[in-house]
Amino acid sequence: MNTRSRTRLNQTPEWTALGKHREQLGTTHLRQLFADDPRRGTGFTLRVGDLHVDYSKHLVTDETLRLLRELAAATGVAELRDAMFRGEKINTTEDRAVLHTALRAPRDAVIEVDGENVVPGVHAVLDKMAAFSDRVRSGEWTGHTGRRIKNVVNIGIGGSDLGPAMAYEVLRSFTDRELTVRFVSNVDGADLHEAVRDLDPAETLFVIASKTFTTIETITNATSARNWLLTGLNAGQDAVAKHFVALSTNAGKVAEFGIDTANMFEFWDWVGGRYSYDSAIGLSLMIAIGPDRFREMLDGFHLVDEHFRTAPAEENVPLLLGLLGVWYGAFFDAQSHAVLPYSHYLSKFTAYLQQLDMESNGKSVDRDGNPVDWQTGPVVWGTPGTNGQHAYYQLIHQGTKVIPADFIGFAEPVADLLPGLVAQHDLLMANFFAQTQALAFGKTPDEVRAEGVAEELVPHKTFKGNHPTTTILADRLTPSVLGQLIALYEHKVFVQGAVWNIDSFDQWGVELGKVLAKKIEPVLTGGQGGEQLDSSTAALVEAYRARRGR
Ligand SMILES: O=P(O)(O)OC[C@H]1O[C@](O)(CO)[C@@H](O)[C@@H]1O
Repeated sequence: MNTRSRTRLNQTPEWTALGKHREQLGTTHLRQLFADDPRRGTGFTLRVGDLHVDYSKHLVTDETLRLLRELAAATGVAELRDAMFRGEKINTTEDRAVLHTALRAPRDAVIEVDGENVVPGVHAVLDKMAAFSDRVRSGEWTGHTGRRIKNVVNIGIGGSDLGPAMAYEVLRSFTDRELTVRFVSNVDGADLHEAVRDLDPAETLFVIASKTFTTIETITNATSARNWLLTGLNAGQDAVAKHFVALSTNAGKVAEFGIDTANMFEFWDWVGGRYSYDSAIGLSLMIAIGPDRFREMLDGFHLVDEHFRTAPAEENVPLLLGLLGVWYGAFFDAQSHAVLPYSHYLSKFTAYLQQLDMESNGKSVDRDGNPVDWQTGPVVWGTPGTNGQHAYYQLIHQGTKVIPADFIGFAEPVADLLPGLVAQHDLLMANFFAQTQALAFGKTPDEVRAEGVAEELVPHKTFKGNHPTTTILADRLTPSVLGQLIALYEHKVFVQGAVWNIDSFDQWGVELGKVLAKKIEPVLTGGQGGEQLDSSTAALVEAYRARRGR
């Protein structure tokens, strides 16, 4: 999409208007905004699917939101969104369509890339995944020695790991508890070691997940896993077929590795790695939760896709959340964004979002290659509450940084919690509600004094408040709700990339390190190339080699 004729973001009248509005807003406190509008707590809320989204504790007024929507209109967010859904090649630096939304489209949808409807192919792979998952889950698929598969080890990295690993944790209460499912990503041999050391190779299935099937970490771990298997089984290459399947776009490389392409589950170059866990990359998850739950999850994604595509700007939740992030980055100098789930099952959720958001929007040139002179993607971070409360919340409450935060919670605990533990849910959720309240409204010096606090301690015990948060509340954490949440964040990231005029779907920034590692590796084992290193790296490599006796 050519954006050369587009006015630079910070030279648009809409940006200027927002800047002026920000000055007028000054230090207006949330206390004031709530006092001015007694219905703010119910009025500043939206719903999408099962998600109740409260944005009342943001440093915005109706006027702010109107100006932000005008910025979205001026920067062509809706046009780019429609182009994405139509299958146009909006990932210009890689000349690719961006169609993760096709992965959850219904069977009768028609979405074309280069004149070909991709939806039948999507469903053919989903059906093949379902048939395979059923065979593994029922015990019909056996290993080389005829034993039932009891362990599934997913080997992948980045988008080929974070999504299924996160979703497996989130949906643990929906998994077949008889199956052991583990995820290996790190090229540190310790990762594979810990994953397989107590497993019986005769009962273990390796799922090798790699879009390109060239990623060095994954191919190295997959090769080591194959050696472990063949040694453990005391078998030849023919044992691989019953213990290895591949998830990839690259049939040639899969065959080269020795995996029968009949056991390959395909996806396509229009699925970005970080947008791929609802494709074949979700196979380990599907084996764990079963095809029906997986399809429920896809329906959840689709529900939010349709909302994003069709809801008017005033009601469009991903649009709103994306614009709020633009607002804080540009006009409050917010550098980071915290995602704080109040569910233990969401323990890997923020790590997943880190790749989704930071690999997508960690860019500093616009889509035409010009340097941007506005903030782009934030540092995304966070861990589940209430653990964070006893670690870093101090800085959010009383530090010097502006950190917008998302709080995600559920009205009901997951279904299979031990009965004695269900009562703890109220305490968890009391913390959930208390934190956003404290962050928004704080505690004034007078309130502190009224508690009889000694004057010299008053500044220390004062909370200035005015920290912006979004609260996302759902009834229960189900496969559908997980799909809804992920699609919500995917489209939020999309909105921000569109406003900032960056390509959210490439990731050139990860390449240089890979190239340099390839050059350094032989030097570590005594090969050539050390003389080309800078003096710092050369000295570090030398120290490493000395330690390893080389
Ligand atoms: O699935 P692959 O091709 O092994 O790539 C893994 C990951 O590597 C990256 O390309 C970054 O290095 C991610 O975008 C991707 O998710």
